[in-house]
Amino acid sequence: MTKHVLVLPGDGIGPEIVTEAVKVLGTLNLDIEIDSALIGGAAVDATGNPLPDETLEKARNADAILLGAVGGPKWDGNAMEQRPEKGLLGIRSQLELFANLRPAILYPQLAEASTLKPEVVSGLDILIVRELTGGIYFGQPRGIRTLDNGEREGYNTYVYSESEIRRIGRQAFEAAQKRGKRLCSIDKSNVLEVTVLWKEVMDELAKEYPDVELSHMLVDNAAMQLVRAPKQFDVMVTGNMFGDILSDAAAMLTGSIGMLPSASLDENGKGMYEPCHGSAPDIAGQGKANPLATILSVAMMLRYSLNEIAAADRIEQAVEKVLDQGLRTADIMSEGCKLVSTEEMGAAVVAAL
Ligand SMILES: NC(=O)c1ccc[n+]([C@@H]2O[C@H](COP(=O)([O-])OP(=O)(O)OC[C@H]3O[C@@H](n4cnc5c(N)ncnc54)[C@H](O)[C@@H]3O)[C@@H](O)[C@H]2O)c1
Ligand SMILES: CC(C)[C@H](C(=O)O)[C@@H](O)C(=O)O
Ligand SMILES: [Mg+2]
Repeated sequence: MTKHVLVLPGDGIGPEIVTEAVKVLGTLNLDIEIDSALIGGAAVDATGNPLPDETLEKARNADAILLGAVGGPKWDGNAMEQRPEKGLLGIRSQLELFANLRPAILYPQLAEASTLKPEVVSGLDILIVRELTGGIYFGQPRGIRTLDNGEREGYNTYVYSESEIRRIGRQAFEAAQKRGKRLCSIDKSNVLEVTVLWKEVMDELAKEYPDVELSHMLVDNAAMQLVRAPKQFDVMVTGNMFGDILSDAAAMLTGSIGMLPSASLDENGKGMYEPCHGSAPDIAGQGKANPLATILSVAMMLRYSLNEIAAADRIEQAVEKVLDQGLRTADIMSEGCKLVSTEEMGAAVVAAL
């Protein structure tokens, strides 16, 4: 049966990297129909809304979604509701894509591109499971208000219900069961009640997964441990904001944020797939962006939502092959390698397939 993939290129480098990822998808000769729609700043410019109804409707009807990136300085002064990022948060929330899987894997060919010493990162393979539709990103009340003394005050609410914690916890325990059977839950339970509850729920869940070893770590220490000795981690589970920050830090261990794919899944495995990085306005339109995070996101899409495991494996092997060939975009360039553009990197993956 034909599967339907909705492509949301977005802003900045989004369209450039998505173009290459779509070429890769098209090379596989699968029964997939591709449609596209507007999101983010591109949608604000065209419709005034970062998540037009038509985009949401198409996303609901698709079997999977591939997103580039949203945002950029052009829209930074917009009111919150008209910021490109609202489109991204809106689609995640509307589709209940609560489970964000961010694997940080160091390809051996990129050992030199990592910011850490080879012995600290060689063989690195960790999975960050980030809660994506709750926490301080979505808590109410929120806003900027004027106090009686005339001073303004900004406020957000960090809130998680037990059921929200439980459903992301289950995803993380199940992921750990399929991997190294170790799960580290990251919190700030020395200060924030919401994460005291987080920790309690993770401990309750641990009883249902006796084959997984659960540990807890405070988020500040976790940030330090990630850059000190990242291989101590197998699966990490954490809330929306901590996961956002820790996954960018983990990205550099793999050489570049341009290498980190992600899957955002709902309860039934429907998903949106996107690189972890943003729209990179500083390099947009210059052919410098690394498309591999987006191409690897396509592999995750084939694996998690489209049940095309062999095709997913093929993409990952093709990426290894182009790295073996010494092809590098600027962000992962090292001595003796060949510098290539976004388009050349995409073409090389297609050729390797
Ligand atoms: N998922 C998303 O759509 C997403 C994620 C993060 C940030 N953003 C948005 O993107 C805009 C820019 O944010 P930022 O600059 O803080 O983060 P960013 O991730 O866009 O860029 C950070 C740095 O990493 C580099 N970089 C990112 N992706 C790269 C790639 N594929 N290849 C090579 N280099 C790459 C950039 O050039 C930049 O120097 C903001 O509007 C932000 O809100 C969107
Ligand atoms: C653009 C922004 C809303 C987004 C987030 O914070 O979730 C991004 O940083 C990400 O990591 O996907
Ligand atoms: Mg982020």
